[in-house]
Amino acid sequence: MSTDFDIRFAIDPGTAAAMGTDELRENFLIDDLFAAGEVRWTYTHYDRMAVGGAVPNGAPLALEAIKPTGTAGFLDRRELIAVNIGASGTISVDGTDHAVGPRDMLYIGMGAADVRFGGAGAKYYLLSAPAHASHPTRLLQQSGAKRLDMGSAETANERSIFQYTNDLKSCQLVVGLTQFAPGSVWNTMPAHVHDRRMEAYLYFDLKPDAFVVHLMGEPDETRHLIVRNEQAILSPPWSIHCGAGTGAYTFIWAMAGDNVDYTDAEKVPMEDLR
Ligand SMILES: O=C[C@H](O)[C@@H](O)CC(=O)C(=O)O
Ligand SMILES: [Zn+2]
Repeated sequence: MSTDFDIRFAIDPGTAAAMGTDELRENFLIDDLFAAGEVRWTYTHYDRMAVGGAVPNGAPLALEAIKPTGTAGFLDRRELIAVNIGASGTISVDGTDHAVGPRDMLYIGMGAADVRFGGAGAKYYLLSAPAHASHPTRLLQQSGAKRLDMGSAETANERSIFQYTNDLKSCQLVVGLTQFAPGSVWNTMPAHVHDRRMEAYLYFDLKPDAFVVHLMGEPDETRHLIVRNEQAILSPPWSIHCGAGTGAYTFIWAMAGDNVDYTDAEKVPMEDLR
C-alpha cells in the first residue's frame, strides 16, 4: 500500500490557546508529508481540505481513494491541485500526459478517474477540496500567475505573491506561491484573517538548519511553531498565519472555503497583535 492518511479535527480558538508546544504541533503542523514511493494525505476538517505529498521515486504513483472521502474514486466529488516542488515530472490524467516542471501546478477537475504522478526527482505537494462542478484540467505556471509585489527591504518583508489560480475556474481551491527579495524574511506581515476560508502553508527551499517561526492564533492571542523545510501548517479560518525565517525560504499558500475571493481578508492592525 503506497497511500496513507491521517485526520485532523477542527480546533476552536479557546482550545488552541490552552495548548503547549506538542499539542500545537500535533494539531497544526504536518512534518511528514513527503516520503519516497508514497502518497501521504492529511485529511482536515477545516473545509475538508486535504493536504498531501506524492514522491514517485521511479515508478509513477496512482491517486487512490482514501476512506475519509467516502467515495469510490478520490476525485469523484473533489478537485485537486498538484504543485511540483521537485524536478520536472509528468502527471497523467485519464490517459493524457501533462509535463509539470519545477514550480508548475496542475489543476485536476472533479471526476478524473485515473491520475498518476510520475517523474524521477519530481515531488508533488497536493491540495484537494470538495467540488460541486467539473472544471477542465489545466497547467498553471509562475509566468502566467498574477504577481503582487509587497513590503519593503526596511521592514524585511519585500516579497512577490504569485496568484496561480487568478483566472482559473475552480470550485474552492485558491493557490499561489510567495518568494522573497534577498534578506527579506517576513511573510504576511501585516497579518490578516479570513473567516470564509481556511489556509495551508508549505514552507520549502530552506537550508537544513534554518527554520520559520510561524505565528498562529487569534490576533490578540498568538502562538508560534518552529517550522522546518518542506513542512506544512494548517491555519483555521479564525487564525492569523504569518512568519519570519532565520534565512531564505519560499512558501505555497492554499485556501478553500466559502468563496474564491483572494481579497476577502481582514487586515490586522499592527498595534492589535499580541
Ligand atoms: O490569504 C493569502 C495568503 O495568506 C498569502 O497570499 C499571504 C502571503 O503570501 C504574504 O502576504 O506573504
Ligand atoms: Zn491568508
